[in-house]
Amino acid sequence: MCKSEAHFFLHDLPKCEHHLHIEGSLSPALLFRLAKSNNIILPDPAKDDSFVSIEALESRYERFTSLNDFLHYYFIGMSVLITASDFESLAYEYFARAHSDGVHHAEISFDPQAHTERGIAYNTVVTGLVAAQVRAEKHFGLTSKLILCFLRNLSADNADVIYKEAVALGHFSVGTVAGIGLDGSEVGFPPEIFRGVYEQAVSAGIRRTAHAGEEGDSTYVSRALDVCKTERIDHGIRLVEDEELLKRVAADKTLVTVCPLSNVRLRCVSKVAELPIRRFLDEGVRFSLNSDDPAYFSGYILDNYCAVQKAFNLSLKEWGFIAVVAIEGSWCDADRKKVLLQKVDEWAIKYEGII
Ligand SMILES: Nc1ncnc2[nH]cnc12
Ligand SMILES: [Zn+2]
Repeated sequence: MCKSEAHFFLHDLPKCEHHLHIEGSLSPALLFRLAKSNNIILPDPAKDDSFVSIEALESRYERFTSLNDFLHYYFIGMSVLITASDFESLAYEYFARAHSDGVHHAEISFDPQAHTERGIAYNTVVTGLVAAQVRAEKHFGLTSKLILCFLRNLSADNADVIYKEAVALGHFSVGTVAGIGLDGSEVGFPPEIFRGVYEQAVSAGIRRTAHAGEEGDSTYVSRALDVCKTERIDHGIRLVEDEELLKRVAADKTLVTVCPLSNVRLRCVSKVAELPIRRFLDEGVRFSLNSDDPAYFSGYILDNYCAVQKAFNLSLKEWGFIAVVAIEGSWCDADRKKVLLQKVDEWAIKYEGII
């Protein structure tokens, strides 16, 4: 919960989260607990003393120098996840926290290849995540979807293998997995590498997003849209480098999933005020605010909302716009959207004239 009393209306604002890597919600406390119970050997303190304690690890997380520097720790962290129950604990912990921040619907990404590459079966991962989704909906009324992400530093063939496994298990057809995404190191791994798997997803009517324009320039965004036919763009902050593309994204109502605190921690910008939030609002670009890897960037979704309010002092109307487009850009069904939009109307009536 945000520490600023002034932001209570942001806690109450019905929120959707679209850009959250479930492996990035692995808190140092859970990381050490699972390392112990699963007998996982963490890096030798003689080589990297970040793993000597929770405090040391948290302090290392405050000093990421780039996306790749963060990814190094992200992949070590997730090595403690072994059983379906580990994935369930991880995801349930995230859902509980998201609920306490006022999230009503979450679309969470996972990186199956990072698990299959170290011998954990794809279905073990999904079984654990689904169990947590079921419990979260029952306990908190929080609905959720899974997004299967391909790691761009691995080959297109490797992505194809995991895609076909998900198809063979019927995960897309029954809606266990709602769509695909692309993440990991961006620069040097352009979207067109994954054209083949995205073309299959287009033909099968599977939803598509991709990280683009985080560290990579605006051509990563245009290539994700043109080649991979993505319906959303994750991060996308470098969109503003291309005026025409910015106008196209606004006109097409493409949702951009912005992650303010992540962008600061990974040094894509030096402060939240540098993000193109004002520009997006003025141009009518639809965007949602998200936490990306909250355990690594010490900020969950509400912290991100509050950081944006501190930097941009948005109006009730602007926050209402953000909440509405987040719902409309979600991959849940029309009935769920209707319920969520009603909650935003109630929120607007409650806070009219107060903020
Ligand atoms: N911010 C990010 N960018 C790319 N890949 C990621 N995987 C987890 N977080 C990521
Ligand atoms: Zn991300």
